[in-house]
Amino acid sequence: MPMALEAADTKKISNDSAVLDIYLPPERKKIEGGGVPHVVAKNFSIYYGEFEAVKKVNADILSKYVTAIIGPSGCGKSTFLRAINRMNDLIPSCHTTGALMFDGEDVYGKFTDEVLLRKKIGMVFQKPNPFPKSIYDNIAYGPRLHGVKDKKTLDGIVEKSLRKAALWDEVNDRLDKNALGLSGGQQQRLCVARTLAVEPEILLLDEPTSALDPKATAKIEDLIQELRGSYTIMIVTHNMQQASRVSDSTMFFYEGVLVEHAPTAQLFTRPKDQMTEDYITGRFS
Ligand SMILES: Nc1ncnc2c1ncn2[C@@H]1O[C@H](COP(=O)(O)OP(=O)(O)OP(=O)(O)O)[C@@H](O)[C@H]1O
Repeated sequence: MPMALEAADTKKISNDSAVLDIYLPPERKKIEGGGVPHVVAKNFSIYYGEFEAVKKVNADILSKYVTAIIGPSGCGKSTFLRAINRMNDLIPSCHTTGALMFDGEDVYGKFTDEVLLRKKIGMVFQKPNPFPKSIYDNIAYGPRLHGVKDKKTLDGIVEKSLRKAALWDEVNDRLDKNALGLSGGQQQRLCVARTLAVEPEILLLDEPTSALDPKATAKIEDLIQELRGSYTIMIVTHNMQQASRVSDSTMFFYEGVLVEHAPTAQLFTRPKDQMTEDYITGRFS
């Protein structure tokens, strides 16, 4: 259990992996080579027209660790997540101010290549959304789009991605079958595999288990633990138990404001902000 925190310590949490590591519970291994700021928000706001849905967020998302985003409905969790790989660009009224950096580059810079950005920062949505194609073609789709044509290479990518997503053993004898024939949980793992096939650095998971039953949810949570350390993972979830099970740090949003960002073990046991405490203890939802 973490020792009592000085106020000054919490200021360092999002910037200093050593501080994060100190508050990792024993069952969560420190990740060698991880913990450097991978995504950095500086006074970053997101607007729909005049409405400021995400307000001047300052945060560092640490590489190879799992960051959960929690908060009541409509507080800006998905808006913030979708901004990271510019999915919000598809909404004409949406614009941003301040800065969002990925690997030290301005995500919203004039010369940012959005296709390349989305290759490096993949996303999995609330509802599994496989293409109405074979399991194989779902996985091969992204690599083909990025120029991989050789059949052997594609075969290798398909197998590797399905193995990483813990799905290979369940589907290797029916790769040519339509992906829509899989169960919901399998479809969601397929979507993770499809994202992994183009070798991203970051996985954005937007309530990835909200449409799944408890068994399928547990498999996705196990998968997140498997992928932890290889990818920077950000997960939006309404489920606080899930946030505390799978994540290393947690961001709590309220009405577009990032109220608190702290190591998960600390945020759920010793929140700094009264609002965080009220939320995690169920005084409002
Ligand atoms: N396309 C849009 N156009 C206008 N306003 C939007 C749009 N999408 C979201 N909003 C508004 O932005 C705010 C933040 O929404 P967002 O979906 O990011 O919240 P959330 O925390 O993810 O909510 P939930 O938990 O219900 O999914 C809300 O007030 C919402 O109504």
